[in-house]
Amino acid sequence: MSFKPPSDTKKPKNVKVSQLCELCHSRKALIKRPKNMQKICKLCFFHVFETEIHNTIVSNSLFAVGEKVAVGASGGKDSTVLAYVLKLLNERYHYGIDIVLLSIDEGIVGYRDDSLATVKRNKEQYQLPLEIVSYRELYDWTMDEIVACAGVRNSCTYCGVFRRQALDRGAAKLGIKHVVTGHNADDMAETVLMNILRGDVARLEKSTSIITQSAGSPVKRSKPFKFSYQKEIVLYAHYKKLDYFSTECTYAPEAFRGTARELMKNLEAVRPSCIIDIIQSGEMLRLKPKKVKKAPPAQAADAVEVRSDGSVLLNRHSGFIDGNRCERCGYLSSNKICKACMLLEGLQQNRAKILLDTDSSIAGAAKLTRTLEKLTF
Ligand SMILES: Nc1ncnc2c1ncn2[C@@H]1O[C@H](COP(=O)(O)OP(=O)(O)OP(=O)(O)O)[C@@H](O)[C@H]1O
Repeated sequence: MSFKPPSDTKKPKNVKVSQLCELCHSRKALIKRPKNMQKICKLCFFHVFETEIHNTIVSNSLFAVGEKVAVGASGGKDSTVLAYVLKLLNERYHYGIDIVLLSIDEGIVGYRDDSLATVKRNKEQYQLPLEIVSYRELYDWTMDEIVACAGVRNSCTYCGVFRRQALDRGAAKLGIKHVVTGHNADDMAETVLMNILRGDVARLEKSTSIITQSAGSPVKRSKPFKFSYQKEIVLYAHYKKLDYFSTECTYAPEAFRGTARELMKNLEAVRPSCIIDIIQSGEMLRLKPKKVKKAPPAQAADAVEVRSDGSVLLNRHSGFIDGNRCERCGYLSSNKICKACMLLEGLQQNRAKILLDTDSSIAGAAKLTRTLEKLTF
């Protein structure tokens, strides 16, 4: 689809030709596009940004008429812009989808409570229904409690696994089979780089997919911002004066992702197109077909293994069963016990360990701190 600059009859006076928008050649350029350094006006920026997202949606057939779609709404810039643009494009191009905001309350005081207040305002501003699902109601733990028990080091692992499942469960509760998230081109390029740097070929193959669906889950995920640059999303939110929450999560970001992010930013500074180039390189990589593994001996079937991320693998040879239900929580899982329940089992064991140890000579917070320091995950 070719780009048509929005028409405007007013031409600015006293503006040199070199200062005019490179797309419409009639208004003054205000923005240097981070994606290609083109100097354009505000109206052309809005139009080109929205049109690229529309083209991504159409060329990947992301939506079907009559489909109910949940926007994973965190209150941050990406998902706020996503909710706004999706509503606008749905009306402009008649996608015929029903949009709902779906928020997960991880239970992080001073962070998620404030960002959820933003989503509640967005609900009114965009006139979209909102559903909030909390870790407390699903898992009986909040992220603050998890960090107090397991430390901050693995917090992203817990949060990632629980949030993925919570979004699925929230969508299922609403009868929705499609969740869109605000993951953007920078996030995707960063993930490709990270997987290359740590040789994680299994994840590398999936990291550039615009649509993903876990085995056993009825809910698919998609990323309409696959080709949208982080800097352009921020510019769009700024010029459209959108109401979003901009504080970073209280708990440290995943260390290695932080390193990959830094590397990406440095590369982008030298060559802005490298974000798209890395995504395209990731798409071209094809893996060799996997070898089929032999079945393990029967006596090893009930072994319990505590993994480095704190989860407990209750039955390491449980097999991969599609459309199966988790034996613990009953939610759909491709394994006998879902990943969230494995992590919960590890947390329960450590909570029990802390409670058992509280009788001895050292008392109070110091005792708890020592116990926490001794725990290994
Ligand atoms: N608590 C949440 N509730 C609902 N969806 C979420 C939540 N946290 C993250 N998401 C979804 O996952 C996407 C990626 O989240 P992540 O925290 O990795 O990135 P982000 O760049 O900070 O996103 P955002 O700016 O939207 O907060 C978000 O854009 C959003 O769609």
